[in-house]
Amino acid sequence: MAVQTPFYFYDLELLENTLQALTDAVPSDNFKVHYAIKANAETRILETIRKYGLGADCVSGNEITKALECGFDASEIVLAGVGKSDAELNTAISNQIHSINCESIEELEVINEIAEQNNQVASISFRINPNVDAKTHHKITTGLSENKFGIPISEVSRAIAEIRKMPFLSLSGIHFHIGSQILSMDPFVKLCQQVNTLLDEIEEEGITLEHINVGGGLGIDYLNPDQNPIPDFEKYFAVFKEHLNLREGQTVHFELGRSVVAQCGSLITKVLYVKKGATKNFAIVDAGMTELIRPALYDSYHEMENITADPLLGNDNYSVVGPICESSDVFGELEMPITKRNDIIKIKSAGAYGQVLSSNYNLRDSAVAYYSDEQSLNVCIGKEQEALA
Ligand SMILES: Cc1ncc(COP(=O)(O)O)c(C=O)c1O
Ligand SMILES: N[C@@H](CCCC[NH3+])C(=O)O
Repeated sequence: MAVQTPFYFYDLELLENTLQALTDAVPSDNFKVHYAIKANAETRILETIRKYGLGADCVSGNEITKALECGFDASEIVLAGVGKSDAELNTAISNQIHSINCESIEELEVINEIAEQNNQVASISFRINPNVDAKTHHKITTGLSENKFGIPISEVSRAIAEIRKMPFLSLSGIHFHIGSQILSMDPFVKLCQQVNTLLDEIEEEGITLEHINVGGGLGIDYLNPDQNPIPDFEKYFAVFKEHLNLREGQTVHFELGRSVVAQCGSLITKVLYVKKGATKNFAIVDAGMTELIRPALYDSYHEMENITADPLLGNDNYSVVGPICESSDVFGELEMPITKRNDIIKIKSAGAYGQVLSSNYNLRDSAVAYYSDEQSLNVCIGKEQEALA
């Protein structure tokens, strides 16, 4: 069958290998991983992740509904978000999810009211802004004082005083998330130190928490996706095992997104034109920032490969650009084999924050997905270098 480009291609074998590596690396029963659905909310991806026993970290009412539809148990779903609507809180409370990560003292009052309307006691974690620099791209840093997320660490005592007055809320944990695409373990060590100090303070208030949620953020190797497709989960979990001073019976929660799904997805696109510009060659492809916005939004690097070129023809330099009427619609500049109309380019490491961030700008069609085990896809992109159509 001829497959229309552009499309997302998901390698389910790599996804399963990644999930296996992750589950094997979990050091003890009190470490529980919730998958951050915002990274990729495709049904087949969620169902595969669910098979490995991960919970779900959601940031909207619709993500909660999707998680439930894909088989995640409400008791394994958490909700964060700096601006949850009343309807979203109602979805969380009426489904009795594991915990709502509350991001402000102002929000506590609203959750208390909605819990009362549901005649329930809602389980709350405080999302705390620890003022730890994740040393990642500034647009995906979330744990600095200047960021909008969480309750300032200096306000925690006041938050505790407030929650004590609210009969329909029960404080079960604390939550942090310092940012995304973090490759050095140092910020996570600093986070652990902040958590330990705070645990002492909270204990002095006579409160023992059930869980400490340290968020997600583990990065992937965008530079060498083929050589290094699975992140070092062992090294990551070891940081928390070594540096967190947990109390008896406490559970550590993680909310990993990118590290689970980024490498299993690629964006497959066809070359429409190769144009000689005044200063460079443009390979104009049929995917654009509407399918993958990361390069335009964060100057992100994604490795690209012309999977149909004839390597014997030699190489040239190209700026690979999309058809969208924005100058930032550029996937990158690279040297690749001589490229011609109808060649197929694979844009790698696109499984996280790729398809979910796609848009219909310029009234483009919605991005579609194919999976490595689908009969309809009679070529396995990247494994057999065959033309699609
Ligand atoms: C609250 C929260 N948890 C988890 C994640 C997932 O992060 P990552 O995909 O970097 O693991 C995010 C996104 O950065 C987030 O905002
Ligand atoms: N969308 C970002 C990550 C945001 C993480 C969500 N807080 C990216 O592609 O890198």
